Amino acid sequence: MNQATRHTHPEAILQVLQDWTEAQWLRALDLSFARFLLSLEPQAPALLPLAAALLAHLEGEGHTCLQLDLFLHAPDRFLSGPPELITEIRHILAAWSQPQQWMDLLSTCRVVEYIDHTHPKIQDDNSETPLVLDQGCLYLRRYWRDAQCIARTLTERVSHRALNPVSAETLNPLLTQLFPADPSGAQENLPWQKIACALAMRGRFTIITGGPGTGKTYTAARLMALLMAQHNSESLRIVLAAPTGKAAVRINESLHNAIAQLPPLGQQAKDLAAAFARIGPARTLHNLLGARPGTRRFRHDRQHLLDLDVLIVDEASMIHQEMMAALLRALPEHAQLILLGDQDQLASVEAGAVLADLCTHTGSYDSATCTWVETTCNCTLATARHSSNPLSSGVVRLQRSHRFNVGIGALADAVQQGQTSLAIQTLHQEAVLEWCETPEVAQILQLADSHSGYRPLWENIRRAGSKNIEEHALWVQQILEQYSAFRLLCALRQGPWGVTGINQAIEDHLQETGVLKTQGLWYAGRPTLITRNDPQLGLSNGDIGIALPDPAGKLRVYFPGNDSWPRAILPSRLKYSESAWAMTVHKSQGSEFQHTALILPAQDSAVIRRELLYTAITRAREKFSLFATTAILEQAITRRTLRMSGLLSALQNSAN
Ligand SMILES: Nc1ncnc2c1ncn2[C@@H]1O[C@H](COP(=O)(O)OP(=O)(O)OP(=O)(O)O)[C@@H](O)[C@H]1O
Repeated sequence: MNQATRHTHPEAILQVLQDWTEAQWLRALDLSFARFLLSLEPQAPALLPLAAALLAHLEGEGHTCLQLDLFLHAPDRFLSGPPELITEIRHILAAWSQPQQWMDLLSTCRVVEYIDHTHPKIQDDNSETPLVLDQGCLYLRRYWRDAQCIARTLTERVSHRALNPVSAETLNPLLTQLFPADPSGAQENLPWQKIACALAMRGRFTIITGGPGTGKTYTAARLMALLMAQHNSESLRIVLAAPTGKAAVRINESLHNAIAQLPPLGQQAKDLAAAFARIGPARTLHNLLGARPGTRRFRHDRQHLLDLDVLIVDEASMIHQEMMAALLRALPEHAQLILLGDQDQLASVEAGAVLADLCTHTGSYDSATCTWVETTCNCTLATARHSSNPLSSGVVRLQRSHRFNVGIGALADAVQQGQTSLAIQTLHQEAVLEWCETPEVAQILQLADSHSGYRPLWENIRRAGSKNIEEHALWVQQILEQYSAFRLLCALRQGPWGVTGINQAIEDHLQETGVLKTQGLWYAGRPTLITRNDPQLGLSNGDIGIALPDPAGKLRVYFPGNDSWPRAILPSRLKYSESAWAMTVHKSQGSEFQHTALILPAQDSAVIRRELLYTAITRAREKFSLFATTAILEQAITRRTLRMSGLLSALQNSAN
């Protein structure tokens, strides 16, 4: 078959897709989807199976649609694979290199619904075409439906006021009390935390974004106090949630600390502690929505709304598009939704980059919002005539870090802004930053076996616990805390520089040096990462425990528990777990360590990106070590995640 025939016959394209599947570049699922569409429409143009397979493949890479102009302009930005395969794809795509060609060909297909905005019709939610073509984006239908739902619901929410709005006169003194001027004078140009509270008290949708330590939780605690002071705190139903179990535990801890430091707020002061206690701990979004095992459905939906008035969700950068849509469907119309998160962190594992999309082109406020801020916060925001993001007036970016060590903060800023030479200079200058530019596994082991690594933990584990139950619990608690002080993070899972290689190297080192006896899967001291949710045991994917002897000498895995009393589980009951001396940056999201070390591989890989580096750096509280060559570091800072998503254009559309 000559090349021209290969490009114009659907069957021939299927053969090419088959070859790519055998080369393990496409998933079998991607090929099946292309075949399925062709079986529904055998006369379709050859572009259809190609577009379908690429779309399905890109969904697996985190994109929620195929943005024709972006993709066709530079397909290499979105496709990673062996060079010869990418060349072949480029060659085939050359036959359809113009977005208009795709629009013309695909809009004639019966399996594609073309949304014509010049002749809008009532959208038919029951339309069954598997693909949708909308504003130059090709979607799998469910992703299109979710993007529409998010855009429509949030645009409505941001324009609605809270059900029982507080007056500016009442709010102003309360905000002054909660956010006094910094006596050191180290103020931002605008009091963003105070502004965030003022906006969240007024509206039904607010995003409070900002890097680590910028006070998102600090602000959320004050917001909760304001809500309780304003409403009848006994009947106001505030719910806290997070995308993962670990993030839920963390928001509980940090809110608890923030609440303990709250100044008394008017007459309600004495009731606040009791009111906070009534709210109960944060839940995972899956649990809140009532996930139905084995399905994509939830118990709560449009017909079965959540029973709450205010929902605060932390670590919102981890929420994927499908989850956000499910959450919005289940949220009662009157409820106030507040999302907390860092838009610069890694996007969700599953498709979408919702928080980053929602925070695009923000920082400008309509005149009503500016007036509200002026009367409640006594400060002036610049009024924007027009923002291309209708949510702009509901988004506040906190800017000043209150926690960071200055050196770590400077490095995170340089990376986030893509300033490679500044990042390199900072790495050389700051005492809290350590950079090994010619990494070898021996150096990683040396760090792990040092006092700023795992050495204090290993020594304590060797000491073995007491037979006295209370002393033993204290020892376990101490070990869990020591383990949390240091962490090795890897960009990759597999290979000598990945999680599996580094974990193995550490276990071999422990065995060889005799520090711990690490034969077999289970040994005393093994940090254990749970890799699947286990509702029966009450464990979530991402939870970490440590295997240690119990007071009777029997090995158990201890997990941090409530009331500082660790929970013990028999190793044999943990079916899905792995060692966790090293973990991926993805798994570390939502956690912080005094000392964090990041290991980047010697060979470049598509996963090494700016967001990954930024996320790893911002896990460190006091010290950050980097194992990476200059070339890989430069690559990491330069390469950005670009997820194709139609959410922003759906938002703009829903505002018109
Ligand atoms: N305005 C402020 N004045 C004084 N201390 C503050 C202020 N804002 C935040 N802090 C302190 O800074 C630290 C970090 O704040 P917080 O935990 O709220 O940040 P965060 O943005 O939620 O961080 P993360 O992203 O890591 O969850 C806390 O100890 C908090 O008490």
